[in-house]
Amino acid sequence: MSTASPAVLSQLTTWVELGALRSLDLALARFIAQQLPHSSELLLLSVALVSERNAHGHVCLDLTAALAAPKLLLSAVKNAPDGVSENQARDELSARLTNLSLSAWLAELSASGAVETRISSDTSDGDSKLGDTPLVLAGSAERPLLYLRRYWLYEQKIKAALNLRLAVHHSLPNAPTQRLLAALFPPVSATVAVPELATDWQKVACLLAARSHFAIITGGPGTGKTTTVVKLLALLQGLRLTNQEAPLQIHLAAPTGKAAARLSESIAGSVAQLPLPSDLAEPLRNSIPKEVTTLHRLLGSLPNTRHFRHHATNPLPTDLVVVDEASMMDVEMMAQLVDALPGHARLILLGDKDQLASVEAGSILGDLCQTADVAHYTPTTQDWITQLSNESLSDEFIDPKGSALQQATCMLRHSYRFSAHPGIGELAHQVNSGLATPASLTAIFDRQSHSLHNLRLPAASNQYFIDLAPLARLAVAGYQDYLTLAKRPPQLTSDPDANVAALNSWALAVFVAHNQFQLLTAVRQGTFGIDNLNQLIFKALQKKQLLPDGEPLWYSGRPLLVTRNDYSLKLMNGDIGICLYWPGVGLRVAFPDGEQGIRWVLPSRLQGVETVFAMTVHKSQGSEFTHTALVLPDYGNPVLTKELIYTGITRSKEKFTLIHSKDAVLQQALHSQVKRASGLTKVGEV
Ligand SMILES: Nc1ncnc2c1ncn2[C@@H]1O[C@H](COP(=O)(O)OP(=O)(O)OP(=O)(O)O)[C@@H](O)[C@H]1O
Repeated sequence: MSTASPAVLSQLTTWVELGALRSLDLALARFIAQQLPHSSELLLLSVALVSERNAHGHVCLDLTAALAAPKLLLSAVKNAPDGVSENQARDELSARLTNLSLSAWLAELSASGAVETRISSDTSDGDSKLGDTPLVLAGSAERPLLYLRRYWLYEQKIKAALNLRLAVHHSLPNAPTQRLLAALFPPVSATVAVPELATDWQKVACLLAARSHFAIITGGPGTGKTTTVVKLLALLQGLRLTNQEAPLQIHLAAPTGKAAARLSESIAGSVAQLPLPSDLAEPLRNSIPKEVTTLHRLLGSLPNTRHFRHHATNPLPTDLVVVDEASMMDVEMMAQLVDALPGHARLILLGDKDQLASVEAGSILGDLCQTADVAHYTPTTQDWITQLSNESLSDEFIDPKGSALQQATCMLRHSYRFSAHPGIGELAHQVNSGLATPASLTAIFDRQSHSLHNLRLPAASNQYFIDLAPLARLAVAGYQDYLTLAKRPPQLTSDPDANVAALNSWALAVFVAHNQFQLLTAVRQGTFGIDNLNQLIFKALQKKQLLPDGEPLWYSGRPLLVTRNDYSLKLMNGDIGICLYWPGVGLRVAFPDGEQGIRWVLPSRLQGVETVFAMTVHKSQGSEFTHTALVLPDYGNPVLTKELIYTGITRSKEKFTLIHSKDAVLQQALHSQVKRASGLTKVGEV
């Protein structure tokens, strides 16, 4: 292609105007053009595309995939319902890439002073000759990957840290391990009736993670990840105590405050119920931490920078870090975490590999768990498991060529939560399989009608729009109980202590009622976006006299989602609060404090919050509601994927409603999979 001219930059500018590219992507291309005036058009285009891919969660630009399907690039920045703007940009990009061969693209990138070529090599073996070009071309000759250097360095750091840890095996002494395992996993006669429990995967996970310096325990909702990790910690601390060694310094963390609070609650419950050998019970219970912190707090976030207090030269004072909800961890956070871990510290990731990945670039858990379904344990691993636990693994899980990562990964396969509500489990499983169709889902909805419901939105009378009235009715039915309670504050007396207690227990009851229902949506903008749905539901609730008249910003009953961590108020991104009226005093916002108490905040002190009658599926990660309703838009959108639908379904504890109007859109979502480009696939392979 020709030397850089304004042509490509003006085309990129048009794409920004069309909403297909961010200003940032254009700015980066302009910056490179200024720094390297002889940059070719193709190089500048590539820069903008890598940056655009990062915005959509990809760590890099997969050149082969880009040439094979150029129309999958330039996903909308704005959700244009008619899709016109995005399509124009995509058509123009396709035209530019049509006659380009992979070898020509590679040659032009490699010849540029902006790109360092590292195809089929990485620095995880300690190569220190790093360049300083803004871009790095890595991956393999068949699948070259173009990175912004920052992201490539993150991946290198992660690969190096995980490979080092995967090379370490802790030896577990036979007799003490068997004694502790026997106590932690007492025989349960009923389990033999459940076919997938022919193997106790929780026990296998416990053993594999106990010997590994890096391990992953993955599984769907309610498969016992928390239960298992608590038993794992008991096993590890039990072995230390038996050996008269000091207990391990353990830290528990999660990517969001909400997830950390939930894990704290369930860890405390699990530790209390742990079956333990009587001679070790008390010290063992005390040696397991119950407090879970956010990763930002653990690493010590420094105001106004991306850096943390803890890093390679000031590592965390820890022997073991457990990260829950690891599917929400992005590549930058993972790199910062492994950087801050001292070499002797173990790392354990917990999470559901099938959930939506983080909003930021990277899908660490998904990448590392690509083969978790089939396991690939070597015969040596199998023999070791059987020797210590008597658990046998069926042949389908055995592979003599299994990698080190595969020996350190365990997938839990039975949901204890959904045994009482099999419909949700069945639907989630079907969606996850990638084989679901609108018809196959309908069959499940019909069969499991007590827990599953499909609400079809009809066309409005003018035929051009969709009638949202049934959605509004469902939301009113879902929210009316908590709003009715919110309208009934306790009578306040002259006793301030009694008043606080009464207000707190009222707010707790409002939260219990609020947790009964949540409407989830796939998109942020347009008719099915947050603002429009919030407005629609607000008006429907006003009509029922459940909310005050007018257009107040603050009102009793307003449900709020915290969208930014606020450490001074101890509020975390993802926390949910409800605005309530203290009789004779005024409005205050209640937040559960995670310990069955309430923290009250003046509305004027809240900065990053939004109304949450409707919540995006992304924001709902780490939360659960008795009844969840997921609404899909009536137009296709790249965010609609099976992972999104799976995540929406699995937020439900007892009941799930799918709201949609067009089977074609549902079909598109069921067959689209989040495939994020990354180079994090060869971890643990020799
Ligand atoms: N082996 C088991 N036998 C019986 N009940 C179990 C077993 N393992 C877990 N449970 C129960 O199943 C429920 C879910 O367990 P747990 O919270 O550990 O799962 P999880 O995978 O961490 O869930 P989440 O989806 O919240 O991450 C809990 O009530 C727990 O007590």
